Amino acid sequence: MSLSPAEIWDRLRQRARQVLPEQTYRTWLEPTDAIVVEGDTLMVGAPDQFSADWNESKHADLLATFAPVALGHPMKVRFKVNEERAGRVQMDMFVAPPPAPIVAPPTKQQSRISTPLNPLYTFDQFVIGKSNDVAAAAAQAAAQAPGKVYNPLFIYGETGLGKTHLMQGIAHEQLRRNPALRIAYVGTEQFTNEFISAIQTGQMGDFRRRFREIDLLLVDDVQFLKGKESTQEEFFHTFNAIYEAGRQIVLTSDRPPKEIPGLESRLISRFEWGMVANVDSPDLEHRIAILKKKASVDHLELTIPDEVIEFIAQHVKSSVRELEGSIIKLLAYASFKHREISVDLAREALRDKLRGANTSDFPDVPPTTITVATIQQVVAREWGVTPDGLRSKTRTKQLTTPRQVAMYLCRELLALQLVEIGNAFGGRDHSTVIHSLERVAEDMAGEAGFTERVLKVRGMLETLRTTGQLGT
Ligand SMILES: Nc1ncnc2c1ncn2[C@@H]1O[C@H](COP(=O)(O)OP(=O)(O)OP(=O)(O)O)[C@@H](O)[C@H]1O
Repeated sequence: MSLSPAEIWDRLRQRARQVLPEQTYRTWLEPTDAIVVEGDTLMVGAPDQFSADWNESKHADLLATFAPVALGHPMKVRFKVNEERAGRVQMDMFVAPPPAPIVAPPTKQQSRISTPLNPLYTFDQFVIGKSNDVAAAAAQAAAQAPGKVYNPLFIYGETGLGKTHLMQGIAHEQLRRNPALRIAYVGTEQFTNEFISAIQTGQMGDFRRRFREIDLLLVDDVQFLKGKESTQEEFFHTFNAIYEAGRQIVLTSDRPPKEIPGLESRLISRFEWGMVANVDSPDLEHRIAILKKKASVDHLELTIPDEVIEFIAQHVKSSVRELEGSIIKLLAYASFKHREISVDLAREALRDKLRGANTSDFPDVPPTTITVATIQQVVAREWGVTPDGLRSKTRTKQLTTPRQVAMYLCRELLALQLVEIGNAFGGRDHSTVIHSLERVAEDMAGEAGFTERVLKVRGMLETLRTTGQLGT
């Protein structure tokens, strides 16, 4: 009887569920589906690239170790993005796509433009608070009455506070109303580079058409215009052409127009013609609201408890981007450590980010790098054998069990490749290592006493890594 891909995946995944923490299972493996079996490989679809990569690096080999017992034969597992479900937002909320290139104006054949905007930078994903309410209101007004009320809209503020998000929110809203809209979204450096290359290749005509025959111009980081005289000259004419045609211009910068050094006064005055709006750092309540919004969009409300959200919001104050980065780091850390997300875990995971926070929440203890030798020593001590014994060829039960446990912990804590583990344990081959990992996973699923012992050693090593002290 041959199993369908879905049945195979179910068997492997259920075994993984027995050994992985529930939260890890739910975050990474539950939102996946079997796609197809190709030869000896099961292809599994993840909802986005981040989770595909994460599962591939963290869980694919482990899942394969279950195959001989669960299926009766070996089976490799590979992850890729499930195109059918790619629309679903999972980790993408926290991972910005690569910078978008300029949107080309439509050709005769192309009446609809596919924009390279970040799909997550919409108004409904933007959390409004005291620090950004004026800018958000201006952006919404510019989206509703483009070229009329606030033209240009100039949004300034420090890095990671939502300027690009608001700017793209305008584009999304306008595209929603008119999908045929011609939009150019570009960073100032990219504008400069394209300008230089147009001069070099003698294609200024094309360049001008691309930037002037559009309905909405979005330019990020105009502070980089400073000191670039001919780019400023070209930008001035681009601005005028679009402005005079009654079309909307949106600009962002890290400071207000007047404070951009080396910016021509005619540009300064044009940038101030419409609305200059600031985005500032969010206060505590606003930070909590932003984190909750991101967690809910990403279906992580159950995974990240409220007190953890509050803990992060209290300690990460520099920018919204940093808040998002903290969540990514925490999720990754929890998955790697196979632990539930808690305030204690957040304190450990974010220690580096928060080291400068000068708070008693983060006692300054030196972390230690754990190596294979450390794992061998600690395991050997627990089982009353020697590290040399673990590396030897001897296959008595007294040595085999701790050796398998040490291999398992090398995989779990150091994420070593199978071949690296084999080399570190007396040159054992790949299949012996797989068998060892599988054996430990199985015994952990079935024997409470054994599991407790493995987890105790693991806890000691984790304490050593984060505090520099060997926990007991
Ligand atoms: N008020 C907010 N609500 C929801 N998400 C926000 C908010 N402010 C910022 N973000 C998110 O923070 C991240 C950084 O925002 P963004 O890229 O817009 O910052 P920026 O001010 O343009 O930074 P830079 O100057 O470095 O380009 C984005 O993922 C954005 O979605």
